Amino acid sequence: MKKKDIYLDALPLEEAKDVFFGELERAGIFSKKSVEEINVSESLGRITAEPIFSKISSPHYNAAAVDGIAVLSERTYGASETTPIILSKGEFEVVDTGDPLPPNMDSVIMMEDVNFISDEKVEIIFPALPWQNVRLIGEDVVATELIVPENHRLRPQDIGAILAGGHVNIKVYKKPVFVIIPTGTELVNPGEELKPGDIIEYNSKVFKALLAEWGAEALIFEKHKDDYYRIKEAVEKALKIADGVIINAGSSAGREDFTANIIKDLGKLLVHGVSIKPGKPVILGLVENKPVLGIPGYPVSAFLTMELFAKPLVLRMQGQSFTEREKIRAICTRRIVSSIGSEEFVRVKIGKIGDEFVVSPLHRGAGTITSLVRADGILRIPANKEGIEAGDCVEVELLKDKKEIENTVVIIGSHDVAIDILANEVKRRYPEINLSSANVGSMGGIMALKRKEAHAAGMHLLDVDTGEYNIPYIRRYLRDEKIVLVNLAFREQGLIVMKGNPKNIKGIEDLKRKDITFVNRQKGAGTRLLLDLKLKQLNISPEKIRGYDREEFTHLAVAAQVAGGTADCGLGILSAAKALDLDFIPVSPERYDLAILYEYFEMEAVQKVLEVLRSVEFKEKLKVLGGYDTSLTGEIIGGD
Ligand SMILES: Nc1nc2c(c(=O)[nH]1)N[C@H]1C(S)=C(S)[C@@H](COP(=O)(O)OP(=O)(O)OC[C@H]3O[C@@H](n4cnc5c(N)ncnc54)[C@H](O)[C@@H]3O)O[C@H]1N2
Ligand code: MOO
Repeated sequence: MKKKDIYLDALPLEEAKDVFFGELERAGIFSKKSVEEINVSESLGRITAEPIFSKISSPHYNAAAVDGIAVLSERTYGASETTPIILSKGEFEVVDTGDPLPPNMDSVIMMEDVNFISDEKVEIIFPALPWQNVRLIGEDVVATELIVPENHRLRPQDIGAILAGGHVNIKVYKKPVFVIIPTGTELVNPGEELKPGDIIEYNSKVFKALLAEWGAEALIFEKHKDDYYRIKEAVEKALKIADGVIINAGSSAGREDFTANIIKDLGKLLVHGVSIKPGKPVILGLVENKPVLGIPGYPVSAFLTMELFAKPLVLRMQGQSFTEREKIRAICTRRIVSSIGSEEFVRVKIGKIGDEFVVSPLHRGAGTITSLVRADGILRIPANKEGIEAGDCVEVELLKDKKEIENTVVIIGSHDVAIDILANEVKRRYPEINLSSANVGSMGGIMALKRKEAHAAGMHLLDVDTGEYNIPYIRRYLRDEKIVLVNLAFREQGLIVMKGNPKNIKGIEDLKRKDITFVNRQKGAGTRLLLDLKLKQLNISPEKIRGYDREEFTHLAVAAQVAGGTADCGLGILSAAKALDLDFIPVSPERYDLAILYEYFEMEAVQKVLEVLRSVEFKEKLKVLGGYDTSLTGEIIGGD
């Protein structure tokens, strides 16, 4: 195995781009575009390599534009209701839309305005103007006229116009071809059985789809184990058939990260390491006058560096310019810390609450591809800033249509699988409406409503003194807000335990046992309050419980700890236990409500969400999930 040198720069993004694109420009990458001739009907999305002039005029003859009779307009002058004109056969000819105009006639009268006396004779009561209801030669396009210029990305309507102009084949630029080489000994193909340490190889499929979106063609090579010589061989093979090569993973400083050395040994290593996060270890090089990119393995880093470097590359190779995404200004709901020295790209959820856009950061891990699925936008934190404060106004690049964001009902608070089911039902019934939910616990939801960061909050807050759910908290913390409280469902809370309950846990009283490790929910979570109430009732002090201080943020995260064997049990809902095939010991039913800010209650999207909430289909889906009582689902519990 070849020894490697480890060195990683931290070039600012713009500088890295200048180095890379400057070198590619000098190498003539953007000026040598190859051309191919293709059939017009297959040209969607392709880029014209020459201006396309019409070969013929369209229409190429004078054509009737309506069904009626063709006449010589002169013969109709003076016609009126009191002085109708009778035309005989030869003076008129019946024509259909699209028929050529007969010789010596210059006008068409619509059938509705013609009184047929016989097959031979018609009566008209209006004069016809010359060329009325006639599509003249070249009305659409005149021979020699320009239909689309060179360097134009072809759209469906262009295809029609080019065919109408008499073309069958046209010259377009060849699509740039990229070879993608996934590397990593841990990779397995989708669908293969997973052993610990195995990672499903999907980055290459994401790259192929991105490249297709940008107009390039992609060939995926079989994944390669981390082996210097094998990967090098694959790169050499790729260079023979492609215009550019993308090597995925092996970009950083690990024992088996070879990409940078391979590029250095084969050609010119231009950049290794850019001060962006995620995406820092990106590698940019030139081998045999072709761009070779080393894209980091972490899926988010990979996606982002593809967008930052491969997208402008692919577009410029086709002579296309790069258009930036739409940006909006929004209020940041939470503090986001960022390290000085790297420009950070934070995936965010965006909601429109009243007149204001608000953004909340999503999971920041570079391995979370789902954060890109959930993201509505990307917030860039410059390298010289330590972060963003809650309440700051920020600029965000949109990953979605603004309209889609405006049609989104934002629910922040405690998480429940029922909210996901509701979101899905809403989308199924009303494709134009979205329901977005963020998980910050019940108290977090209350605070979000107070700060007007959500339309509604999901909560299950038990008041220990009165035994009442939610209302006492709303009265206490949302005194100045008008709220409508709607029931989502009653749900069973219980202890989530390992399959088969090997430690024979029977209830809350067992939590004080020395052989049991618990996993708790975060402070402010309704489930935590329920636990504290139960502990109080049973006179158990929290210090007696091993793991009381270990906090997770969702029911599923608690279940995952139990499934992973790092805890024996945790308090949560049945659906979370079922999702991970665990056992469940019921402890207590609880009421889970949606608190809706009254000012948004009448919003059309909110009303549609409530309609879905009350639907039989939604309730049925909860029943199938198990652990829910829907007897009050959708009903208004209270409001003030
Ligand atoms: N000592 C250091 N360690 C790391 C550094 C560093 O600077 N010094 N940088 C970190 C950063 S930042 C990133 S990003 C990653 C980049 O890692 P590599 O490009 O070398 O990639 P791997 O380590 O092989 O993989 C990372 C991760 O991504 C998964 N992966 C890889 N390929 C695929 C694929 N085709 N489909 C799906 N997932 C894939 C892989 O299994 C790993 O989980 O390095 C840090 N470390
Ligand atoms: O650059 Mo890495 O991509 O931060 O995780």
